[in-house]
This record gives sequence, C-alpha cells and structure tokens, in this order.
Amino acid sequence: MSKKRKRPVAAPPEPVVDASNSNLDGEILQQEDNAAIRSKGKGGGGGILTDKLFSDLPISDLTARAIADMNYTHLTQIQARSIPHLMLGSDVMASAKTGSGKTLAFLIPAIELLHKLRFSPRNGTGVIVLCPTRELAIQTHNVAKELMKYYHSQTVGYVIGGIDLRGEANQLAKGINVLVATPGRLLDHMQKNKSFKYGCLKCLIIDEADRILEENFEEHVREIFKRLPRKDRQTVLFSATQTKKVEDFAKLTFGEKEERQRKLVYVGVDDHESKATVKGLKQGYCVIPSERRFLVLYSFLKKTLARKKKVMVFFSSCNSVKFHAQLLNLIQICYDIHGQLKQHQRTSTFFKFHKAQHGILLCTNVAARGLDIPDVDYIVQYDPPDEPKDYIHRVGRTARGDNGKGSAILFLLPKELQMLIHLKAANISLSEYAFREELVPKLQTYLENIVCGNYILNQSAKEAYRSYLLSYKSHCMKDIFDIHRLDLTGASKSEPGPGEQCIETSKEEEIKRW
Ligand SMILES: Nc1ncnc2c1ncn2[C@@H]1O[C@H](COP(=O)(O)OP(=O)(O)OP(=O)(O)O)[C@@H](O)[C@H]1O
Repeated sequence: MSKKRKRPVAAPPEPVVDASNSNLDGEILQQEDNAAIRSKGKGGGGGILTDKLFSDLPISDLTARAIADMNYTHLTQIQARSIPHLMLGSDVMASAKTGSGKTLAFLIPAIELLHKLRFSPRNGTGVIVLCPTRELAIQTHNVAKELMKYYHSQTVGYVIGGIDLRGEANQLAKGINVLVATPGRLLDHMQKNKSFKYGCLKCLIIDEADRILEENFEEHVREIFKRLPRKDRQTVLFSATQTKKVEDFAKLTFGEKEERQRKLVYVGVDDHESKATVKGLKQGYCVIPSERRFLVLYSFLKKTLARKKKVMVFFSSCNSVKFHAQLLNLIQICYDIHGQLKQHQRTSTFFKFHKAQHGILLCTNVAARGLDIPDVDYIVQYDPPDEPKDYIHRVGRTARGDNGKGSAILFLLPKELQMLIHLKAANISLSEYAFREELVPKLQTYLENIVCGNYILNQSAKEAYRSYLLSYKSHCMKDIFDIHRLDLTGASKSEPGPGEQCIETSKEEEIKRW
C-alpha cells in the first residue's frame, strides 16, 4: 500500500520558552566590541560618484533623456573611466567592485554605437550581452530597455534557458538589436535557429567575465566565439573579480598579432585598494557549532524580520534551500531561489523580493552575482562559499550604489576558521561576532518533531542533509572543509530532522560510496 503524502501543515505554536533563554528580543550575535551588527545607517558611504556629469557625455539626446529620467546626474568611477574608451571603439577589460555601476558603463556606449550606425531590426543583432544567470540577464535587459525607451527604431530583448525556445525564435526573427543572453541558450539559437541574424554583430559584452569563462560555460563560450563575426567587432569584458583566466582569454580572443590586441584597454578601478569589498559593508564571521547553526539562523531571522529588515541567506545546495524554505515557511514566510525551480517561479520570486520592503530570500549561488536588489540589509552565509571570489559576489548584494550600507555575516564551524586566512589573502578582513549560547532558543527537539512528523519535510531534510555533505566533500578548500573530520551528528542537527538516520552504513563507507 502506498504511503499517503502529507503536505506541510502550519506548525503548532512554539513551546513557551523560558524567559531567560527567550533570545528573540536579545542580540544573538554580538561583535566583540559589543556593537551588534547593525544595518543601514547614514553618512560615510562608498563614495563611488565622480564630479563628471552625464550631461557632458557626447551621447544622443535620446539616451541622455532616459538617463535623466533614471535620476542619474554624475558618473561613477567605473563609468567615468571606461565609457570614453568604449565610445572610441576600443576593446575593454574592466574591473570594479560590486554595486559600482558597471551595467550602465557597458550599456550606454553599446546603445550609442547602434544609434550611430542607424541599426534597425532588419540588421539583426548588433550587440550581445552575455550574463551567467537568467535573473541577471532579465535585470540587464530591463536596464537596457529603460535606457532605450526613447528609441523607436532599435530593439532590445533577451534569450535565456527555461523559457520556450520557439517564442524566443519568433522574437529573434523580427530582429533584436541589443540581445541579452545566457551562454547555453544563445548557442542553442545559433545552432538551431536560422532566422537569428548576427552577421552584423558590432559589440560583444561579457558581464561577470570570470564566471562566464569558468569550466561549466567554457565549452559554450568557445562554440559561440567560433560562430561570431570577428571583423569590426568590439569585445568588452566586465567583472568585480577579474582573473588570470580572463586575461588569458582576452589575449586569445583578440589574438597576439592582431591589430585589435594593441587597442585592448584595461580599466581597473580598485587595483590599488587594500580592500576587496565596498566601504559601506560591515562584515563579520561567527563561529557556531554544527548543532546550533539552524537555531542561531532561526533566531537571527526572526529578530531581523521583527525589525522589518531585508535579508538574503546563502546555502550550498538547491536541496538545502528547498528544505529550509519549507521549514521556515511554517514559521515565517520566506522566498527561495535555486536552480531546481521552474523559471517562471524563479522570475516571480526574484521580482517579489526585489519589490519587498522587508523579507527573507533563501538562495544558492544562483543569486550571488550581479543582482541589484534594492535595500538588502543583511547577507547571511549559512554555508561558506567555495572561494573568496564567491564571498565577494555574495556580500556584494548589499551596500550597493553610492553610499550603500549593509552588513554581512559568515557562519563558520570551529574547524573552518582557517578560511579566514584565505579571505585575508584576498583582501577581505572580517570582524568577529560571538554568538551567545544563553540566547539560543531551545527548540531543537520541537523542530525535529515537526520535521519527523511530516512526510514531505522529512524527505526534504534527508535530501538537504545529503546535499550538504556532498557539497562539503566537493569544497575547493579540501584542507579546511574535510568531510572526514566533520562531526556528522552535529551536522545533522543543522538540518533539523532525521539527519544521521538517513546514513545507514558507517560514515566512511557512505562517504566513499558517493
Ligand atoms: N551614475 C550613477 N549614479 C547613481 N547610482 C548609480 C549610477 N550608476 C549606477 N547606479 C546604481 O548603482 C547600483 C549598482 O549598479 P550595477 O548593478 O550596475 O552594479 P555592478 O557594478 O554591475 O554590480 P555587480 O558587480 O554586483 O554586478 C544600481 O542600483 C544602480 O542603479
């Protein structure tokens, strides 16, 4: 007889917590100097604006009016330093911190270029912007659309995975001049869609270039490059974290002996800075034993929500996001984004959280790069990132734009403390926050009972726990994140539920089996 599946039901009221450990009004995380992490305040911002005015740029009236409508008057540093080179037609490789205005820096010259060339839909695609994630592509498309709102003869659109290929093909057949795309889907159209015209391409922009050139995109990008016209094509690479790989790629793309190589301009706004993250970001770490992690997170979220804050929490796997969202949704509404969701769910969640005044978004690294969500107060890294670069992009979702402010907290197990050395080497310094044991709510058994009593939650907990161990095992910093030294009993409590029961064989055997 098949087991009847139960849907998660609303949780019974929490047990009365002894007032002495009723953390919920106290500061669960406290900085050593006694100043608990706080969110946005006034004054002393990032100072990314220059005294250069958009009104002094040699751009068309149409673009200038759109920029004025967006209420931008002064250029940011990356805009002031890269736009002149881009408008001269140089190939540019540019780097500037998160939230510093790179999107306008590459879009304005690209739109101007097509305007000057009098591009129209029948010319096909003249500019391609490659983005690593679908949400970032949608966001970049929306900015381009706003900038082009007074243009009547040039068109803008996007093609991304998870959306009907035929619908996109129809749009491409009509002619999309500025096309924002994810690499896999762009290649799909290049291979399968004869009505996609890109023979007149004038500019290729690769946003988050270091990510796009990583292993999982490399093959796609290589194929895309083979198909794109090279003659008279400008190539532009932007990111907050440029790598040697991007440099090598630039050399390869432009060709050592080609004339273009001589025109490659490098713009590094923060090259001489001693900090890899922005000024308005307050960042710290907290060492928390495995078995307390979820309870600390729960308390923290409850408290920040009571103060009407906007929080993003990063996990290492889709299954972890899914399970924690199901569990937290019994207690408190939260949003979640990960790669296992259907695209329409991802897009709708992204826009809901974008618009929300306060709330929680649980996510994987799919939301780590480029997303410009207004007024995020806190970034919590429940699971540590794979490498410093990922750390920089995750925390970059707060403290954005001029005078942006925000806070970030990294959860570490005692054995993971050495990660701070790697972060320090990448110019990231974190303050220490102590968590107060006496304020941790005594809810573990209560939560475990909820999870074990509900089939769906129970299954999700098992999957989340397995995924947590798998991602631990595949972590880049193997010397620190050593699965053989991980306390499995404690780890299972950080995903409250059946935990270790889902590992039936001995620890070593099970790990080897994976
Ligand atoms: N000239 C400007 N004046 C004021 N605000 C600006 C200006 N240019 C951009 N911004 C704002 O700064 C914020 C960050 O911009 P953007 O998303 O382009 O950053 P980014 O450098 O691409 O960040 P990331 O590296 O995270 O992708 C946006 O909210 C944008 O509206």
